[in-house]
Amino acid sequence: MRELLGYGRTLVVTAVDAERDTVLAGLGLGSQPPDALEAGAPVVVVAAGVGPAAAAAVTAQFLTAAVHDGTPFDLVLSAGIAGGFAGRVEIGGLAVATESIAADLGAAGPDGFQSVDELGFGTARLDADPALLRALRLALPEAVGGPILTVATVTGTAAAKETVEKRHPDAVAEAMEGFGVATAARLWPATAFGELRTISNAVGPRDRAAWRIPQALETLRDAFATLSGR
Ligand SMILES: O=C(O)c1cccc(C(=O)CC[C@H]2O[C@@H](n3cnc4c(=O)[nH]cnc43)[C@H](O)[C@@H]2O)c1
Repeated sequence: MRELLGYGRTLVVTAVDAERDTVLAGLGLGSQPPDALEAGAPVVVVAAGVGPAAAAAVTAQFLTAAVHDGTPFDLVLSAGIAGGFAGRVEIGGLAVATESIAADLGAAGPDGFQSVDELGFGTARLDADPALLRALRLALPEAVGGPILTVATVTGTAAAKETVEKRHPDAVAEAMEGFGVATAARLWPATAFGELRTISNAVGPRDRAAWRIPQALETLRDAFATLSGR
């Protein structure tokens, strides 16, 4: 297995097994030995679970274990399927995050929503590593770049979508893990962070039957095949 984009060692964090297996297929790996982390495999792909908390916990565990083993990760990617904002990225399309934003991290009150930034409690926005972002956009020119939102609850009504779009007019997609992975990556400043998503559905009124998961997974597989130079 070759390095990804010239980075020495890479951790790819997905939410569910289907996404992990798709990334592995794109990399030309049918499966991964259970000791891939400890054995120092150049690319490790893990399904951490759905949501920012699981993503942060598992990413921190893997990054820390690798440092203690003397084989730290140089790159960590949050990857998987996502909802796309209509008109910005199409179903089956590819999105790359310029930043990952915890869109529902804050306080709701009579005057509306305030992010943790506005409340003075830190930040809900974490940038992708600039050099990594350049490399991703060069390797995947078809990818739409912009902020990707992380939510703990999928946006599932027209009213909620309108609210989110007003708050984040330039967001291209919404998923549930990127900000969690980025938060863990910040613990290890030498590890570059990025988020890559393929679009299974449009953000808006929830209609699970309309999700085009196979199409999104195909794009995810192709993106990782490209990144691995296959
Ligand atoms: O049922 C399947 O075969 C299957 C295969 C791959 C992935 C799934 C998921 O349900 C993944 C959940 C994952 O998807 C992200 N996601 C997708 N669309 C949205 C959205 O509109 N808003 C927020 N998140 C979305 C999210 O990151 C979840 O973790 C099923």
